[in-house]
Amino acid sequence: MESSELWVGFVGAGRMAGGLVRGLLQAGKVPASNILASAPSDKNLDAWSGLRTTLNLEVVQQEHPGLPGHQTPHPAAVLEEIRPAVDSHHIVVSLVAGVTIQTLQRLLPPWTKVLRIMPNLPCVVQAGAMVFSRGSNAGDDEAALLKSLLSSCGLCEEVPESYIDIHTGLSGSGVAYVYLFAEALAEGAVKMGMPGALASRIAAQTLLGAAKMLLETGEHPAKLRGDVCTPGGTTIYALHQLEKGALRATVMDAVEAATNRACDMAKD
Ligand SMILES: NC(=O)C1=CN([C@@H]2O[C@H](COP(=O)(O)OP(=O)(O)OC[C@H]3O[C@@H](n4cnc5c(N)ncnc54)[C@H](O)[C@@H]3O)[C@@H](O)[C@H]2O)C=CC1
Ligand SMILES: O=C(O)[C@@H]1CCC=N1
Repeated sequence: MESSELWVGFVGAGRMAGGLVRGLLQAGKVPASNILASAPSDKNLDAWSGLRTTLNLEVVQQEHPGLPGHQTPHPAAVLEEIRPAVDSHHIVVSLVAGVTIQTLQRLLPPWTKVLRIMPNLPCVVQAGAMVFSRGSNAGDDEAALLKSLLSSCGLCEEVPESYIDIHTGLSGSGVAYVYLFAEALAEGAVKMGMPGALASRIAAQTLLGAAKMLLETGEHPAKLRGDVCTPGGTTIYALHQLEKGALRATVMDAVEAATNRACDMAKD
């Protein structure tokens, strides 16, 4: 499908939808004129200036085939609202944490093509990490279309649905743990006398460089960590402190807590 024929609608104009839109626009995947978003009131739509914004139902009632992306904290109410307008041209994509494909399919007409994704916020800078799974009516064409769109916002892989909550704990939420770590790194440097802005920039570049090496070398992180440790040098003294603070176990607990919360949200 030509990008000019594709319409992308977001039910809910929040931060994650905004992130995906910025990624898609930067990659030139969809023209701004074909993007539509809705919100319960105008007050949330300021950040969407230049894009068309409207009411929930209208996002789905556009005349062209579309790809409504659905993202809101109230999935059942919203799905009930848009249900009458969903037709066989639509591909309904949910990015709501914890809401299963089974729930989406139950709340939409039985033939609806449903895809479930879990993105993360770095989609804004086209460095996101995303996974998706397909519902029973979504075929290879729908999966390929979604993958081609999302790949413009970063890494995108199809996975069994059971991995989606885990990805939420690892990466959807994981971005926040990394920011916390970046903040802590910079604050350590500030404590030792470096100006905050410089410390923040260096912390960010340190994370970027470490992540790039991890991806590009394909090495296990333990190997790369070992390469930094000069015997008797600075790093091993610092790592000893981090181990005493149980950094590794705490981060594992964090991933587990977020994954379990995503599973629990399916029952809310
Ligand atoms: N923020 C993130 O990094 C990520 C968020 N998500 C998912 O994205 C969804 C939204 O999260 P955020 O963007 O963080 O929240 P947000 O609070 O920025 O956005 C939610 C948006 O939904 C709108 N909304 C609420 N009720 C609505 C309704 N009845 N009809 C239409 N719009 C309605 C709100 O006005 C708001 O703009 C959640 O389901 C979350 O699980 C997924 C991955 C990452
Ligand atoms: O905090 C949340 O629930 C959402 C899902 C992943 C990131 N933000």
